Amino acid sequence: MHKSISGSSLGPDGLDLTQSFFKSILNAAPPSPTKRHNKISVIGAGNVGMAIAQTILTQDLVDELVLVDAIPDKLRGEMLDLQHAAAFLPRTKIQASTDYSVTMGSDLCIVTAGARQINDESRLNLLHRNVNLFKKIIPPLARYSPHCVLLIVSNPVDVLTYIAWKLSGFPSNRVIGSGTNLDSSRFRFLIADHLDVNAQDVQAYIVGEHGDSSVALWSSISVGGVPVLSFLEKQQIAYEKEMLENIHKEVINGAYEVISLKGYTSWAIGYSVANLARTIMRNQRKIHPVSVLAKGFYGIDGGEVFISLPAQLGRGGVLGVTNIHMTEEEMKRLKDSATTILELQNQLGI
Ligand SMILES: NC(=O)C1=CN([C@@H]2O[C@H](COP(=O)(O)OP(=O)(O)OC[C@H]3O[C@@H](n4cnc5c(N)ncnc54)[C@H](O)[C@@H]3O)[C@@H](O)[C@H]2O)C=CC1
Ligand SMILES: CC(=O)C(=O)O
Repeated sequence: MHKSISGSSLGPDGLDLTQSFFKSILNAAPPSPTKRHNKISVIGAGNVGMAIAQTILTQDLVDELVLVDAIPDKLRGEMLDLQHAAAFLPRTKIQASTDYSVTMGSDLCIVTAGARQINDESRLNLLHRNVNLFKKIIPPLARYSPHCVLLIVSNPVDVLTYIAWKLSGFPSNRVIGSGTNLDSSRFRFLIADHLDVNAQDVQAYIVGEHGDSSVALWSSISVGGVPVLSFLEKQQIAYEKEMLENIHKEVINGAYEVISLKGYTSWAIGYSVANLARTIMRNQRKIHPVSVLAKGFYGIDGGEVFISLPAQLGRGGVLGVTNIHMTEEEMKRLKDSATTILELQNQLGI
């Protein structure tokens, strides 16, 4: 007996032992032709890809989870390690290959492959290395899963989402960057910590670039339906603009701090992306701050740029962009953030 790369058991004549073992049951009850086979592929089995994969597995989201990486031994090791947890997880077929044909028919392809930051390096510094990688990754993904939603995580995520859109030829609603879904979670954690409430009760968005020029939408923050700024005023709790700026700075520095301490970030992005995958696969129509084609929204009209805005997501990808209230200053910062990304994009000449 030997194992295929996906780990299923083959007999000496290449007979699939699983098939013959269950023959009578399969004959008695053929699977319903209408049953949908849900499939997610994760490209890049590094720190981030594996955190996403393991969080997705715990959520019972898919029938099949596929891993793709360029390093065969590491890839097979990661696949086996996850398969060995089968007794504790919802049933999911886990496959892995360096060949993109394994991703065929995916509903959602999540791209995490690529270089990551070292110490104080900016995300934007990774651009040229990761653009070259995307030229190899996106075309086969689009070919094997022409109807999938592409969810980009590799950095700099906003520009790479634009590149993925161009390389895939997909409509813009099916190309999304994980964007500031993670920054907004860091923001909600810090606000919750300050007010001693549950982060899930904090509605707060960071928009714009996933990175140094991100914008905190203070004017629309609410906790349990109570607008935070007017709540603080009513309680006669003095707050300084500087204090708010400091919380935002903590959000921006969050990734740098974790990277300087443990070398990379993984758990929060794993939960953040699995949360997006859940909304998309279950067609939940929830609103997430993610990187979308922003041209035409909030006065952003200087070119085709992907930056994070609160967007409603579902099975078809982006269903709409919400009309959230912004002050003039917030709007100006958002436009400046879009300009930062556009200038970088223009240097690429794509
Ligand atoms: N958008 C976000 O919020 C976040 C983005 N990231 C980004 O995610 C990316 C991955 O980070 P880590 O997982 O920590 O890095 P890592 O170095 O642990 O993993 C990268 C993986 O990509 C693989 N890879 C390289 N070339 C490939 C190719 N042609 N095809 C398939 N796989 C290939 C490598 O073999 C490696 O396993 C980085 O760009 C990082 O900056 C990280 C955290 C948060
Ligand atoms: C690395 C990165 O982009 C983050 O953790 O926010």
